[in-house]
Amino acid sequence: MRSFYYAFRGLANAFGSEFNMRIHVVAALLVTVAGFYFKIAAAEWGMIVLCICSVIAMELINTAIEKLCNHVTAEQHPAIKQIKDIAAAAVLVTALGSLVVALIIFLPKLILLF
Ligand SMILES: Nc1ncnc2c1ncn2[C@@H]1O[C@H](COP(=O)(O)OP(=O)(O)OP(=O)(O)O)[C@@H](O)[C@H]1O
Repeated sequence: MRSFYYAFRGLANAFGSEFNMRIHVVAALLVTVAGFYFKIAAAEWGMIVLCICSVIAMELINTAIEKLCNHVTAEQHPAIKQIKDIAAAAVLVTALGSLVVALIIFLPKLILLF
């Protein structure tokens, strides 16, 4: 039970301190509203939920790695740069994959509107 408390505290901490996390949440809310508006199918909801959770989970891991790096050293170091850039790339890959999924689901429905 306590580990749930610690995990939720970590979630609140990341949401409170990370600007990128707020962008992900806004994007997730917009996609959810679009999902209800277009009455997407259960399988499509499944893909959307998986994408939203993957991006937020990846951003949480990226935030944890960034904080660990900053704790290890305040100095500039090529290894820290490489580690931070690779962790950021993981978020980028997940976000781009999610964008493709959103386009596959919503683009045909959007085209039908016009
Ligand atoms: N200690 C460091 N040594 C070398 N490069 C770093 C270091 N910290 C960040 N960088 C690099 O600087 C660039 C900008 O990083 P970022 O936008 O994350 O800002 P930051 O201030 O360094 O990070 P933070 O979000 O932890 O404040 C990235 O390429 C990152 O890898």
